[in-house]
Amino acid sequence: MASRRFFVGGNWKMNGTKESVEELVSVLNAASLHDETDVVCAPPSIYLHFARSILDPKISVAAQNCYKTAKGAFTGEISPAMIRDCGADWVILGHSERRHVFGEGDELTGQKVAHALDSGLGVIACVGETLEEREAGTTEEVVYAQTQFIADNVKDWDKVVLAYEPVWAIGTGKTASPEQAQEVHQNLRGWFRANVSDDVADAVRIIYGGSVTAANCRELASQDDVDGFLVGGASLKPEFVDIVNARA
Ligand SMILES: O=C(CO)COP(=O)(O)O
Repeated sequence: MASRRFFVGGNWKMNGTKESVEELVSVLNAASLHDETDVVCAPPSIYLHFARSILDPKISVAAQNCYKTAKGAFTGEISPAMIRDCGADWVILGHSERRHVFGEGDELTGQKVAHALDSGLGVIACVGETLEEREAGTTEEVVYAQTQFIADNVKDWDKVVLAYEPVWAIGTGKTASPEQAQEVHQNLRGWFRANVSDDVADAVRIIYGGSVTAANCRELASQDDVDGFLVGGASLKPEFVDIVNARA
């Protein structure tokens, strides 16, 4: 197994207040987080600057979404330039809630990936199948197609982490089993080998998201092709520290 740095992101989604952000940040700042793990917190955009200003610098900050251009008449949107201006280094793109709640497709997601990377942000790019797609046996077809749209817009893979988040496992308490996660991650790595390069296949971090908790993270983290997590609900709680340290 190539040595890939473990990567754990906390996607706070549309949760929190200034007070709860302060409380969570004080827990994270005081915690002993494994040195060999990249830790990234993704607060709602309105708290990006605030979270960045109080988080320990060893914890990175991500936005949860952005638009595909630097500025202009796009009411309600934020740009990668603004995210960087708030001190954040990463953006989550293609999250299933953007795809399924807000109807954002592969093409727009790809354009956002290209612009975010051009603007100097790192990208956590998300893919994942719905329950119907899994039951129809099309998981690989779906995640390969989503990954292709992302790959078409990436020149430098060092700045990209791929998050496999099966839609049926997000916020449902139904985690993919370690074997199910490993199977898709291994297949995705094979896709990179066949369609991008051996070097990228060996180096790209493929992280898992979907009902990750302190109780299930260690077994998932022990899988060869699981290089970290994108955590929703549990990232709002002190147990996020245990998930960060799942490989420690
Ligand atoms: O969507 C997710 C992270 O981006 C996962 O959310 P949950 O951990 O709440 O299932």
